[in-house]
Amino acid sequence: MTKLTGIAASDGIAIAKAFLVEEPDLSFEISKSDDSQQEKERLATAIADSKVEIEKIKDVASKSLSAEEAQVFDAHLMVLEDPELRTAYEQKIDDEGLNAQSAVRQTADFYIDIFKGMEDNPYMQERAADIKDVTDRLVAHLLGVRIPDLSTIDEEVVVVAYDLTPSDTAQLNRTYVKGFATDIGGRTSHSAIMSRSLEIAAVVGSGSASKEIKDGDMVIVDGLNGEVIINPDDATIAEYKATLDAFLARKAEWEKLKDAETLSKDGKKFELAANIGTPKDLTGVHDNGAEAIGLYRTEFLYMDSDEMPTEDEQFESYKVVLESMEGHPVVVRTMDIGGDKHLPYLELPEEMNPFLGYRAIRIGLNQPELLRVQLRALLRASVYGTLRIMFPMISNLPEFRAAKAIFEEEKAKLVSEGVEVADNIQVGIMIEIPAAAVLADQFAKEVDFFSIGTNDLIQYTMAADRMNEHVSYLYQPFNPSVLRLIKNVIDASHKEGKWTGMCGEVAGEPMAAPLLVGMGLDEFSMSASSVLKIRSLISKLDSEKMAALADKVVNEATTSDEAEEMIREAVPELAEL
Ligand SMILES: C=C(OP(=O)(O)O)C(=O)O
Ligand SMILES: [Mg+2]
Repeated sequence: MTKLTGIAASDGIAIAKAFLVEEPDLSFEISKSDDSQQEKERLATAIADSKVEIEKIKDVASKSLSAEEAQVFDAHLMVLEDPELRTAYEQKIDDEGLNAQSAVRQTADFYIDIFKGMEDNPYMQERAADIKDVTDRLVAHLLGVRIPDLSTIDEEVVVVAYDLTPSDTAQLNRTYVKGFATDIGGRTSHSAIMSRSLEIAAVVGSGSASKEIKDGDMVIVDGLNGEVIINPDDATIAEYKATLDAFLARKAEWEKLKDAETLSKDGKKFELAANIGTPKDLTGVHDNGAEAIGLYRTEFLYMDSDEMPTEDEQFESYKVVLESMEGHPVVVRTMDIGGDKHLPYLELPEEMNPFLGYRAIRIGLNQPELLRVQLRALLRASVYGTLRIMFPMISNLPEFRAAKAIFEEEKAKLVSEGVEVADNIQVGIMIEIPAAAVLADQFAKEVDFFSIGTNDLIQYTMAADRMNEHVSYLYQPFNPSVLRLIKNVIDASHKEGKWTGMCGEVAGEPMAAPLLVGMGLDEFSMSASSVLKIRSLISKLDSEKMAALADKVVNEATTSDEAEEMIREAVPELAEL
């Protein structure tokens, strides 16, 4: 039994067999065979086995992805069964005496090079990616190597990987994937955030899970305490089962507040909202009684697709979300690509510091056609609910003014075309760059609202990469510098009669709730799975007492630890969570 310590990324405890995601080693020497008939038979078997696999993936994917997203697997089947490719493989076997894997690899490389070279034809470039995917699978079969495929998991497992990208995480089926453990990553990396939406236990940044855990090992992922236990003994399993039962009992208590308003003990009202990435997350929003959507990360819509979603496709997704919220506010953030979020079809420059680089609104203002399409789709959808639009990564007022001007232009154009748009759309900004937090008083005169993105605000304030587990100790929500910025933003908005929300992960941290209630944060937006826990906690807090506590912490604490200590002492209820 071995215990690894990492970062608790998503509440819950998973006990299951490990499904190890390893980059398969598909390297081999090109070589010949004396028996071309046998090689052709091996090829035929590999094609048949690959077909069964791709069909299975397609079947699973079609349940969780849109029809269009699942179409990629039809393209794969076509490549797999392409008669021209098959003839080319067989000719290499017959004419050059190559073995099957060598014939497949050489043929594939030939076509991939040609298609990749067609730089002005993105369609053919995509076909190169399809050929690579399909022929890698064929080669894996011919070499007897397993290609791990997250979307085909159909038994209870814990996924173990060096890292999971946001698109890997999107494929996880929560019916079977009970938890995951990764070597790298931080609490606010996007796969960690998604694990909370999926409500599966997760530990990230364990350092070595993927090296120490073998496929099929029994594993406990303790997402409450950030521990991974490999091949636990019976007593340990029993202990963790008991912790899990206690956690589930607390959850059942919180569930009673599903339809309740969020009120502090002395009756002050707060709004508890949820963060979503795609319309698929709406189930979690409703199941957990969120009162609004405080952050719709629309980049996941873009990431889920093989090409830039059209205005109509975007309109449909926004409409679904607005309608499903039945008039409750929906804050939609314009595309926040860059950092750890990439689009296969949008080429971005290689950068030394992607989180400080060409990201979010910087792309939107430099390539305004992308922003315009999105704003038009949003404006058209605005009549289906209460829409609020939010621009990400605003660092100075001219950026906000330029983005707002584009919004006004597109609105005017649609109105002149006779398209109906809502006239009560609030337009606000994320506060995630310290420069904007410091000048919140000036921004507050021009924006309709703020939403504090603590994930980035902390990374930029502390100069600590949110993806890097080596500096995760500097992810300090309670560092007095961060707390002062947050208070400054809330106060500045209130002075101008505006409201402030928080959509970074701190909004769902129990330890932060007393301070945020005390500072008068208007809206808390978090992973849906945290809503009921925070609603329950807020109902036990007195807002006046919390205001005094917040003042004390902001003015007197000199370190993050001191601040946490003051909170723990003043709010014994935290120990019960
Ligand atoms: C909510 C935020 O945005 P994201 O996590 O998508 O960068 C944030 O930075 O806090
Ligand atoms: Mg951010």
